[in-house]
Amino acid sequence: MEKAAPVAFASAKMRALKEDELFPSTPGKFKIERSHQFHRQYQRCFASSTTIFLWVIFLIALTASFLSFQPFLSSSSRLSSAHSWGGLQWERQVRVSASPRRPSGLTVLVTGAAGFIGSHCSLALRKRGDGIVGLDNFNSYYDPSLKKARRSHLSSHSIFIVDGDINDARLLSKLFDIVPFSHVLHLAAQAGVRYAIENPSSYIHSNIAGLVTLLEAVKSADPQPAFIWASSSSVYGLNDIVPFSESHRTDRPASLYAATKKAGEEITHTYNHIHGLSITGLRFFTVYGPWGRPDMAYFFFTKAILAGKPITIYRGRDGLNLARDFTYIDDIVRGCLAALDTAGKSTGSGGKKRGAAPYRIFNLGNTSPVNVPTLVSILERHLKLKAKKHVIEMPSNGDVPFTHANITLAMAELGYKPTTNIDAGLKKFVKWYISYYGHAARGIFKTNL
Ligand SMILES: O=C(O)[C@H]1O[C@H](OP(=O)(O)OP(=O)(O)OC[C@H]2O[C@@H](n3ccc(=O)[nH]c3=O)[C@H](O)[C@@H]2O)[C@H](O)[C@@H](O)[C@@H]1O
Repeated sequence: MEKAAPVAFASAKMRALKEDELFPSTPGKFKIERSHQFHRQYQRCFASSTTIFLWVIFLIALTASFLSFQPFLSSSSRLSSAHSWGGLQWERQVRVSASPRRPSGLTVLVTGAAGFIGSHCSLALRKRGDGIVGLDNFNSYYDPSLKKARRSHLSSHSIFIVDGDINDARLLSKLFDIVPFSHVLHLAAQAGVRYAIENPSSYIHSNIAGLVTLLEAVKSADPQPAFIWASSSSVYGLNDIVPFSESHRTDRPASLYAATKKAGEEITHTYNHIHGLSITGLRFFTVYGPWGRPDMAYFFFTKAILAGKPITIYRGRDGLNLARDFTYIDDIVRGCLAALDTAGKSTGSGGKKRGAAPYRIFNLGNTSPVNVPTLVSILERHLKLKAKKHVIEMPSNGDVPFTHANITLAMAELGYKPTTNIDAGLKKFVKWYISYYGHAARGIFKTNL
C-alpha cells in the first residue's frame, strides 16, 4: 500500500494539474476553446513515441500495483468496520487455536467467546483438550474492558478470539474454509431483558439477523457442524405453570428480547428441517457467577452496595416478591459441554440435507427459585455491608414475575445436575468481584451491618 498510494496520488495530481492547465477558471466562454485545447493537448501528448512509451510504462506500473494490492483491497471493507481480520498471521492463529490437544477432541467455534458464558465454556473446553476458536465483536453494551480482560485470560490458555461480528458473512465463510469445525457453540447475542425497550433494533440485529447469517454459514460448511446455542428462560414469558417445562407454551413472550430468542428457536428449526443441521437450544435460567455480566441485577447490586449507593428492588403488582431460578455458571458450563458431547451429527453437505438430524431444546436451570430480597440479603452477608433498598412496583419493562426450571429432560439426556446453591455461588462471585475490582484494598470490608 505504501507504494500504491503515492502512484495513485501522483496520477490524481497529474490529472488535476492537467485539468487546471487545460481549463480556464472562468466558466462559460471556454467551452469550445476547452475542446480545442484538449484536442491539441491530446495530440501533443501522443505525438511523440517517447510519450507513448512513458504512458505504456505508467499503465503497466498502475496495473501491477493494483493487482498486487487486490488481497488488501478485498479486506479493506472489513477494516472499514471496527473489526480487523485476515492475513497469514491471523490464519495461523486461527488454525493453532482450533487444533484439539487430545485424540478425537472437538473443534468448536464459540461465538460470544469474550462474553460471560462464552469465556467460561471456552476455558472448560480447552482444559479438556478441545480446539476452540472464539468470535466476538467486543461491543460496548457493557464495559468492553471486562470483555478484553476475559480475552487476555483465554489468550493465556492459547485460545484465540477473532475480533469480528456474526453478521459478517465473509468472515464466517473464511473461518469455515480454514477450519473443519465439528461444533458451533453460539452464545453471541444481544442480552438483557429490559434494554430491549431502549434499543430494540440491536436485538433484531444480533439475535435474528446475526443468527441467520451464522446459520447460513454453518449450513454451507463442509463438514457441517452441530449447532448448540443459547436460548433463554425468558421464552416462557407469561406461562404460569411451574416449574417451566420444555413442553409448556412459549408463544407469549413478555419482552422483545424473549421474542427474539423464541424466534431463534423457530429459525433454527427450519435449518434443521431443510438443511439437516443438528440443533440444540439451551434455555438458560438467569446465569450468574465470577466474570459475570455487569448489566445483571446481582452484579450491579454488588457494585452499588459497595459504593454505598441505593438499589432498586422490583416487586410484583400483587405485592409478591419477584423470583428467579438463579443458576451458577459452573453448572451451566457442564450443561453446555454435555450438550456438545451428545449432539448428533448434522446430516447436510454442500447445503443439502441427507437425512433427519436431531432438534433438541433443554432447560438449564437450578430448580430452586430465589426471590430478589433474599438475593440481596445474601449479598449483604457476603459483602458485610447493608444495602440501601428502594422497593418499587415492577415497571412494565418486559420482566416476568418468576422463573423456575424443570430440568428432568436435561438430567435424562445430558446428565445435567446443578450442584451450586445461591449462597455458595454468590460467595464465589463476591470473592471474584473484590479481587477483580479491588474494593478490599479500600477497606470496604468493614462491616456496617
Ligand atoms: O434467564 C434468562 O432468560 C435471562 O436472565 C437474565 O434476565 P433476568 O432474569 O431479568 O436477570 P436480571 O436482569 O439480573 O434480574 C434479576 C431479577 O432482579 C430484578 N431487578 C432487576 C433490576 C433492578 O434494578 N431491580 C430488580 O429488582 C428483576 O426484576 C429480576 O427479577 C439475563 O439478563 C438475560 O439475558 C437472560 O436471558
